Amino acid sequence: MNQPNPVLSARQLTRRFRNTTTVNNVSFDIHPGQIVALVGPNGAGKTTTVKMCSTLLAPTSGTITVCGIDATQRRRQARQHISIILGGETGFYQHASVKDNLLFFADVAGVPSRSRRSRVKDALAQVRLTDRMFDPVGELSRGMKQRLHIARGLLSRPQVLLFDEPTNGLDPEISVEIRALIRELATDGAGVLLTSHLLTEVAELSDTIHVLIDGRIIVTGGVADIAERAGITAVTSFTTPLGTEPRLREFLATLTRYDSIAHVTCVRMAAHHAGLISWCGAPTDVSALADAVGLTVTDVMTRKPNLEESYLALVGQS
Ligand SMILES: Nc1ncnc2c1ncn2[C@@H]1O[C@H](COP(=O)(O)OP(=O)(O)OP(=O)(O)O)[C@@H](O)[C@H]1O
Repeated sequence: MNQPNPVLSARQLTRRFRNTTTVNNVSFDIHPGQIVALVGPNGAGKTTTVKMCSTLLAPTSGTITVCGIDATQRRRQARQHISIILGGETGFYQHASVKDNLLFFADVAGVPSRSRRSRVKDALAQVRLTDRMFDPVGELSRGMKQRLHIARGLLSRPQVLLFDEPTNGLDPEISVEIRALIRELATDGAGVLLTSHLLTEVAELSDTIHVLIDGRIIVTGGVADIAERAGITAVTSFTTPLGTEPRLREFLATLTRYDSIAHVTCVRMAAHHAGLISWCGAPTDVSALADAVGLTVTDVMTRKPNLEESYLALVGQS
């Protein structure tokens, strides 16, 4: 089956600020229904990339095509198909109602006056805020305000949705709600680009992950691709009882001899020590290795590396 045309296509995007190249030759596509994530350390160029995709910031070179429109040449036309969802406590008239705020922003977004009411109604239904439409925005909870930001972004019926840290500062239960909403919007056909420092969020939501370091995409794919690029084959977790520190230290020291081990971490928990071994070769029997130094390890489990473990290994190497 042929894949549909991308709703956004970035090609060799580069952005320089004075003498610094913040985004360097970045290319990617977003297809309808696809959630694409940009992850990377602070200052890697994620927000700059999102801003260029939103047309808020012009690239120094490279192109962005949105629904077949060259967004660098025909910014206004391209913008009709994109929404950037910023979130936060501000951005609305706090004393005006939810509905009046959205009617105003529908006008700003260029929605024809005859369609405004139905667009507001539909956007409120999509984010499940219909029952709060007559309330002042200032009376909404943090999570409702976040949903209102998303409703505002939906007024123009965009095919591309850009989220920069969509759950930043939100309670865990509100974050779950926002993630479910982002997934629904993609299922309904929008192409989504998101940035997030929450790697569990990225792993849960994204179809494709781009790891950006120093302005360059260094790996693209899923968790397994990132683990492979980082050279991490598996992870073994284990616990040891408190009071075993000398033996545990001895054990960890012996592990540095093994070429198949990339990294060892051990933290003191309330009732035990929790250890984690990242393998870069074939995993070995950790219980046997521990036995050899007279240490008893329990809860030994070897599994595939998760996004956080793979990413940290990758970023640590760069
Ligand atoms: N308008 C600007 N003028 C000068 N430098 C800028 C400008 N905007 C961004 N930068 C610089 O570009 C670099 C990348 O910033 P950007 O916000 O894109 O990174 P990021 O990956 O989103 O980081 P974070 O995870 O901290 O949000 C930073 O060093 C930043 O200071």
